[in-house]
Amino acid sequence: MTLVAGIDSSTQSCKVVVRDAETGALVREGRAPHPPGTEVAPEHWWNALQEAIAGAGGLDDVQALSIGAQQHGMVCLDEHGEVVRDALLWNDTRSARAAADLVTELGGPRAWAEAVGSVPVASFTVTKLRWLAEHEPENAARTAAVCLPHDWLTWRLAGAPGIGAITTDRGDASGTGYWSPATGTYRSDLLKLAAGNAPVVPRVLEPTGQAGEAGGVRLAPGTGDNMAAALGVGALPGDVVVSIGTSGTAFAVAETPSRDETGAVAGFADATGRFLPLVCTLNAARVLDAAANVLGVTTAELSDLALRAPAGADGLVLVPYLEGERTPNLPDATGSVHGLRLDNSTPAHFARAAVEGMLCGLADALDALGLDPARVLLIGGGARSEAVRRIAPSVFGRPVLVPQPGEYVADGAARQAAWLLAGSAEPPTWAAGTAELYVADPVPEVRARYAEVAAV
Ligand SMILES: Nc1ncnc2c1ncn2[C@@H]1O[C@H](COP(=O)(O)OP(=O)(O)O)[C@@H](O)[C@H]1O
Ligand SMILES: O=C(CO)[C@@H](O)[C@H](O)COP(=O)(O)O
Repeated sequence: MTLVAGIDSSTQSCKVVVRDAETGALVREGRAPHPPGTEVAPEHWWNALQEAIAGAGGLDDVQALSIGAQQHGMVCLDEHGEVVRDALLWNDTRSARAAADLVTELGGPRAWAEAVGSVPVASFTVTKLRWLAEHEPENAARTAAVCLPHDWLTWRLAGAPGIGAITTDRGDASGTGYWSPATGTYRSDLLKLAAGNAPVVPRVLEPTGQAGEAGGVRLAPGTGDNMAAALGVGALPGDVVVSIGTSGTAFAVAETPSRDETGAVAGFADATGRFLPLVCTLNAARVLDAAANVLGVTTAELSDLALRAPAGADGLVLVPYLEGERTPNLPDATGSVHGLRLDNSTPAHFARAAVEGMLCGLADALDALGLDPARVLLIGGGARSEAVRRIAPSVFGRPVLVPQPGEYVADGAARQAAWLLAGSAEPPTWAAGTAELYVADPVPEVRARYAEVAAV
């Protein structure tokens, strides 16, 4: 049996799956946590990766591997390849002002959408580089190369062979704000606009390119975690995938590049040579964690409580901007609770309001894509919640297909590694797992009430 490994180095943890390259059957897996915070020393990702690989029984019998990782994070390296400062992650909002300035300087949102398919907000690497130039000029001056989490981890696995050897892929490059999915080229003018100079950026590999080798294991290009999830879940044109991880995302596989000058839809590339229009919220699974924490219950108990309260929680609404928000672009917003009365002051009502509030943000994301999807697939840690699975169709106003719980980012990376071995035109076909369809009557009042209070 030929084995491949897929890695998901996401915000909260690192997961490794080892799969049969031909059938996709799961052979073994491992995981390790990442530290909290929006600013993280990349060495922690490296250590978590080693721990997760060890937990998955090592890589001695693996032929190829690939890394899917959280998008956008700014990893700055000096001329010797040493990390200059802790990485600023996708959910770090300190560069919101820099984002607004950059949008103005290029001539407005339309100019950015035309240049790189996306209007940058604080998540995008390009805005973090501007923040660095303005606030830490010494670190900016030491930055000889800038790359993303998956680029850095892949390069470390290859033995860190000099900053000129760093590679990336189309999917992750499309989240920088200085690479155009439509033309497949860097916009070094935008890199320079943001950073004031032009640090080395990774070479962008084709979907089946090889990033190097680690002890005899071939390294596939890797990609951003959402692009890997699209591959892992086997998303087809016409599907929308909604992922409830640390971030909430709604995305679709597309044949042509997109550009949305409202800034809601990021016009990303995918890991197969196609495109991945995507809407991202900052507040998803951790809204449930926070609500469970407030109530002093587990996430399973939170789910039970939420299902005990009526739809709409008798007027109680939770607006979940606990980390600020990216879509809508409200980096300084905070969460809020509306409509609290004696009769809805119960743990069940609060739990329901938390689930509904988080899902309303995702319903807006889904709508912003402007598609009428054939299927909506729900994945990510938050989709393990029964309350989320049962309430989602009523908030989204359409049935929701929930693939069996799994590590779809790591699975997609594993499929990418198998693709490298196969050298075929399209990724190898792996048997789809089972999925359960959740259907519920739409309750539009829930979103209407949310829209009223979220806009205040
Ligand atoms: N049964 C569950 N109910 C609600 N939330 C859950 C459940 N299982 C996991 N989660 C949450 O999912 C999140 C992790 O999801 P994951 O997709 O792995 O995130 P990421 O990829 O961003 O690290 C955590 O916040 C965790 O608490
Ligand atoms: O910024 C985005 C997408 O643009 C996020 O989706 C990150 O890629 C983090 O993903 P998770 O850790 O939540 O999976």
